Amino acid sequence: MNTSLAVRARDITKCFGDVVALDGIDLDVAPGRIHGLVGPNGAGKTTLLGLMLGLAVADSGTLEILDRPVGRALAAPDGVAGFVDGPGLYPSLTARRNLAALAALRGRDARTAGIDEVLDQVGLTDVADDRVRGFSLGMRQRLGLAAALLTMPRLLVLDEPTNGLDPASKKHVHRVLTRLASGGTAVVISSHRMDDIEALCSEVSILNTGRVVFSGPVDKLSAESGELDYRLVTTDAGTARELALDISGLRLVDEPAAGHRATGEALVVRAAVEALDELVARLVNAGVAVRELSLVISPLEAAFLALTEQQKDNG
Ligand SMILES: Nc1ncnc2c1ncn2[C@@H]1O[C@H](COP(=O)(O)OP(=O)(O)OP(=O)(O)O)[C@@H](O)[C@H]1O
Repeated sequence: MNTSLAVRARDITKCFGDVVALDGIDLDVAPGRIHGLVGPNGAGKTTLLGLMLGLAVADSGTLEILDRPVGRALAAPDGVAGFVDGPGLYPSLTARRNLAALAALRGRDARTAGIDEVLDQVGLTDVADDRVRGFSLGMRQRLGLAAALLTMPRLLVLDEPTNGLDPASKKHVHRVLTRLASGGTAVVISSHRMDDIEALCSEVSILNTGRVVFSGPVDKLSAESGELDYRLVTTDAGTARELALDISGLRLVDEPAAGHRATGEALVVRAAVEALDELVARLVNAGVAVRELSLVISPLEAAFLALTEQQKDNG
């Protein structure tokens, strides 16, 4: 048995009738890592997270959670907490009473269960005694996270945890998850927000139609992404366009109509970094200033689109 992984999945399959939700999934997540799961709608992310939480069992393959094989029983493995499809909460109870009920279910005394601490960690102290019925989606998400933290998990599994969060709350949640991971907890999250994944995760798995099409460090994905789209604003877009057309390995994307020579307009160029460097050097030589140079989409998003589109093309 492997002793150093929080999640070890091998050749996992899961079908719902004729629908193959997971089709031979391998996944490793080490303790202390924040692992992102991304993929188009229906890729199988929630199904996979549900297996880790013991909400369903795989049809075949092996799943070890915190070094223990997951059996056929529908129960969260010891040391695992989290939620899919939103946290399960009692709307008629206050935030504090929800957490007390959870503590009681686990046989713990509400006075010593650390309820105030987790409410503080997720920034809900001020509304601790308000009924959950009146909570916004973001507040519910944070209370769900507090409930998970209360169990001091060694594996935290969250389906779109930053859904519905405003930017400040999102930062708050990011801090909580990062702190948890630095204490050795493995965190697996799904998200449709690439910026969230990039901000939080050191590693990512891209799922498409129930298969893992990439799994590894986010940096590796960036390094492998090759050509990317850059938005370029210069003091002379016409000259910039002419220079760009002359560089091999660089092309204009959505080139404006011929003869349209505008100053100060943005161009979008697709290039590997070497060709982009060449363009910038030529612009400087020609006396054209670069006012802005930015990625149109991040390397993660580009890889996500490339890998998932590729699969679509291959049928
Ligand atoms: N309980 C179920 N009964 C029938 N089909 C299901 C069930 N759960 C999931 N599926 C199907 O399995 C596939 C994977 O769904 P899943 O919810 O895991 O995808 P997802 O990647 O989480 O999608 P999303 O990004 O939309 O949340 C989909 O085709 C879905 O319709």
